[in-house]
Amino acid sequence: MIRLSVNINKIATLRNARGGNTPNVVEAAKRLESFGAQGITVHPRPDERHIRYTDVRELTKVLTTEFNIEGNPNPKFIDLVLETKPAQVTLVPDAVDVLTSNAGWDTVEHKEFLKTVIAKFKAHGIRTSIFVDPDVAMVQGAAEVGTDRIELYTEAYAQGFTQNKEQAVKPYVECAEEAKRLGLGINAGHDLSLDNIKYFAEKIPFLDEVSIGHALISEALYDGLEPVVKAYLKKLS
Ligand SMILES: CC(=O)[C@@H](O)[C@H](O)COP(=O)(O)O
Ligand SMILES: NCC(=O)COP(=O)(O)O
Repeated sequence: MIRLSVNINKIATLRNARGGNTPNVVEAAKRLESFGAQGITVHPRPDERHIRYTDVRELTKVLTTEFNIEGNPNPKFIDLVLETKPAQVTLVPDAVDVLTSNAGWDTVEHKEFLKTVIAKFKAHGIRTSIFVDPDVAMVQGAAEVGTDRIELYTEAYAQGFTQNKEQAVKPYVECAEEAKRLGLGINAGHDLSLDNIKYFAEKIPFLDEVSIGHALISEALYDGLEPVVKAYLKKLS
């Protein structure tokens, strides 16, 4: 079974647009869990433009499913993860000013750094995952730094899917096969959606987990607009 972890960054983005606490990210996370989500993912960024460090602390107190914290392991992030002890930490090499994640780790160039950080998290019982491009050498490098899992960065798959899905998924299947051979767990995420997820899961059925946020929250808006508009009309009739 491939587990679904819902990334709630976008719920925080909406909340932050008004300055209050609507929508409430803790309430949304609890509802997602009650609807069957098997995990909650957050990606606090240094500018806290969506998920804030305080959200992470509040979520830790109430979540009953797998909590996955993603981010660039700068000292502040490392302290937050060690304090909140999620089930999983996913290391993403984000520059501070990026709009969203746009690259995986160079696991060869950053080998010593990754080894140190991963050992630190693992010593505290936190499962580790490293965000990587679909490049076999990067998967092999990930195995060498001692991570438990990799997360395949799926933006290129999502972009290629509409043109040529066989070609788009091919490097991911190769990397997943290599990761499996090396004994790594395999997660995937970024721009996965209701349109492209089924084919990806069929081609890599031994995936452990996908984390999905942007498309899932957008799809929830489309699907939720009808009942909510009808509820308002009923109140006004
Ligand atoms: C690592 C990854 O692909 C996701 O965490 C994605 O970057 C979401 O982050 P934003 O919500 O900030 O776009
Ligand atoms: N790790 C990927 C993630 O959490 C969600 O990415 P996206 O669905 O918001 O692109």
